Amino acid sequence: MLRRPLTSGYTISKYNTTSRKQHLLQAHPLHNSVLFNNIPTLPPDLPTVPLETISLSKLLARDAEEQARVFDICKGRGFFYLDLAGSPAGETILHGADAIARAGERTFALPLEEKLGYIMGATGAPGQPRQLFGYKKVGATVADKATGARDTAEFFNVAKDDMTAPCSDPADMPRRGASWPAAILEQRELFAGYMRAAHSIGMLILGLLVDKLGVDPQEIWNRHRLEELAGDHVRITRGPPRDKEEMPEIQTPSHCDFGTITLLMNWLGGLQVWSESSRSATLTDGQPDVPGEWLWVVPKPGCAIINLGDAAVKFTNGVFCSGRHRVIPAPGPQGKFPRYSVVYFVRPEDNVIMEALEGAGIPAEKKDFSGGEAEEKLTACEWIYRQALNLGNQFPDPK
Ligand SMILES: O=C(O)CCC(=O)C(=O)O
Ligand SMILES: [Fe+2]
Repeated sequence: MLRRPLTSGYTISKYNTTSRKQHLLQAHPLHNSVLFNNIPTLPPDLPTVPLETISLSKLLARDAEEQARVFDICKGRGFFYLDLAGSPAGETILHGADAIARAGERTFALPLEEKLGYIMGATGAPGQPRQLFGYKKVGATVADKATGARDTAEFFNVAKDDMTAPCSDPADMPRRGASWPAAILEQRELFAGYMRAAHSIGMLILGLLVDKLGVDPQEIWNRHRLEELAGDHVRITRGPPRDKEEMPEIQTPSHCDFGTITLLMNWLGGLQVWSESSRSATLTDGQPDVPGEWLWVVPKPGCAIINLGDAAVKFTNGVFCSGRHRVIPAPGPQGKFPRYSVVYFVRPEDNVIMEALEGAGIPAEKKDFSGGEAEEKLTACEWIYRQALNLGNQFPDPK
């Protein structure tokens, strides 16, 4: 049975028009899926963050007032809702996120042994930075150094390069040396369309942001060409239902995203942002570097959540901010459901040198975002790998 998702009036049957896809979806009935059922409301007394809502349609129409609002937000917290209504790219995200979450649901339902066959970071040459694609099992990272508690969510990172590569035979496809589960491969067109839309939205926002700093938007677009190899991926995350009401049970530990800009779709509460902007792009202990408190981000129907990552801080020498955030299960009745999110991470191309752009609005003096170490000129590939190691990720020996 195909049910109506929460984010819009779209149904799966409208999105997937071919009978073959219909058959595939029906062959894998989804049980206990919260995505397509009525979601209970969050408790009313939670400390929430009042994020602003920006209209994608207005940004596409180059609305000056809307552009100015995005600029101000990105100099501050670096997090906002993006209303996706009224444009093809926005509709692709709104509709595609539900279908991608379903592909994730089928993937996570595989036996653990099979999922470990796709383990994240297993591909790559010895001594070279690993590609962060594939499966991360529950508990792979320490979420709380004081107690040793581990993270409780699993996720699957699906590489943009493999899904959007111009070839139809999956055997020609793995530009990234990774292989993909059937539930993902069968939906390659869905992933490709979603990735192109998310990437284009990222480019629209980054272009207008750097333009306001006196940088030709082409400078940022040339560092993020869709057809070039990059760490871009869709991440599908599944967090389990809350076990104990009084425990935080960290699904995704405190972090700032590594890349340039992130487009996030989620359905249940659980995401929290640190109340104060964090100015440090790289934190070795992964904890907030300014006093504050965790505030809940309430999912807003019809909207994505956009946030900047550390690469945007680096490119602008600290003018823009990457917001610190984490995920714990929602309190109250929402916490009884598994929690899914679908994220697109825009990352600089692998070979881009991570250094500040030049522009009237970008301070020229060198700033050290690496916690006191001498500033090295690293490629994006190496830089992101180091960020991942700093967050406590461990990787298996390369295959
Ligand atoms: O699941 C969410 O809502 C956020 C996930 C996240 O922050 C991440 O994967 O980087
Ligand atoms: Fe994140």
